[in-house]
Amino acid sequence: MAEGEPMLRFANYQYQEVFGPDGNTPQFENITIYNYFVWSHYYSVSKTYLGPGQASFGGVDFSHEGPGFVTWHRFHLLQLERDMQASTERGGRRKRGRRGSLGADGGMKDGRRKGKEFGDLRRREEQGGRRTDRGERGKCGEMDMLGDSTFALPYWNFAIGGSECDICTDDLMGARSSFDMNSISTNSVFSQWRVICESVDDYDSLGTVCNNSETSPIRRNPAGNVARPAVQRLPEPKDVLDCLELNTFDTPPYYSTSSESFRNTIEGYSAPQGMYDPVVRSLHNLAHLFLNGTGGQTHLSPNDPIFVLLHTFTDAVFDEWLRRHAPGEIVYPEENAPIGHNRRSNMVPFWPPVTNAEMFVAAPENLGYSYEVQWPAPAYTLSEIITIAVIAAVLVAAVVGGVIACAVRAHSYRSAEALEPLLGDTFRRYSEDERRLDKSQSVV
Ligand SMILES: O=C(O)c1cc2cc(O)c(O)cc2[nH]1
Repeated sequence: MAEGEPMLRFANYQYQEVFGPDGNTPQFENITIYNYFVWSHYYSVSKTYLGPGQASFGGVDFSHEGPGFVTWHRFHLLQLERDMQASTERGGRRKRGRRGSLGADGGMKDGRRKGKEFGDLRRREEQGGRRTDRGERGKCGEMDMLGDSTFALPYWNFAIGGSECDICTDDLMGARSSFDMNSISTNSVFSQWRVICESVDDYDSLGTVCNNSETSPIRRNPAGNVARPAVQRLPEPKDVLDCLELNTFDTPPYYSTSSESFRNTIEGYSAPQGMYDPVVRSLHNLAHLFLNGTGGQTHLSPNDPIFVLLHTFTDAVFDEWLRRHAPGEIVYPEENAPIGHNRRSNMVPFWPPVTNAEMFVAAPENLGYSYEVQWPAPAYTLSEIITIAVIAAVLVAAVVGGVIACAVRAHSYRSAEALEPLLGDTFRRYSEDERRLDKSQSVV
């Protein structure tokens, strides 16, 4: 890349126009790091335009409803994290990042600090960015972001049950506005965080591609979907534990209808114990729908930065599953998964190409980051409960038996003591008789 060219660019055109009017001038635009993050998710789920007068084809989703759900979102986050770490210093060794909690479940201090930096992301970009001096910023390799290769994205443990979004406060991801249930409070840095890729109907019907224009502020109304009570609550801690116990990574048809699939369960189309049920939404999907706004619509959801934290936690569960089950890439389907979701498929639209298999590895050993998560203590199985109950019953019986034995012994001891004065009298009488006898003998 020549000096002066922007670091991050995205294609704003359909295939036919992407090489420009002369067929030799690729049509790219500059974009901020965060908007690129939003755009790549939008692109991965967007329908394929089939031409005027034809309905766009919506049967392809490169990032959801297939085994690639976990690997695609893992790379999506990793790319954001690396872009945020960037500095003008070249050639520095990448250090390990620890992804800490932003919520109330521990690791708070670390996560909060990182969250603040995270909240500064778009502002920092804008200060040195294209809106103020268009074309000046972004020489290749000169993208000065945090300049900290240890920076790690925080996570939000959304599996806390209840109907409170614990990180929706003004010092974290933004409280609810007092004036509008669906907006973020003006005291939050996110209150005027604007959405791109909102005109989804135009993209589908007119064949335009999301062009990076920012429109309305993000909307969020946690637990506010009164028409759908089932998504007014967050997942429970036990849901995560149940999901982690599933042994099989994915099952045919490797889709949102898969049963007994870890992937479909963490994605949230199955009950947490693994059974597919068309009306169920759990874990990741439930957390999205709970947010009830920008973060609940697939083509828009990363516009709400809470998306990042929801997905780091989803990725933490995936990493814990990899650690517990140590599966090897062999369990990742090689074929018969939806397009883009097979083991060796490149994940769309990332460039340079990266395959699903490359992200199907334990993060601490292979990808340079790890999670600080306190997983809830595992629940006992029925047979464990029965064993514990039997042992407890035997112990109780032994203790009760022991107590009864002691009581009986004490009782017989007391009874014996009660007899003792009689014996004492007898003994006294005999000894007095003996003494009297002795005296009479001595007189004699
Ligand atoms: O309806 C769902 O299950 C649903 C909504 C939603 C939004 C989103 O951004 C996702 O990534 C997934 C998702 N699922």
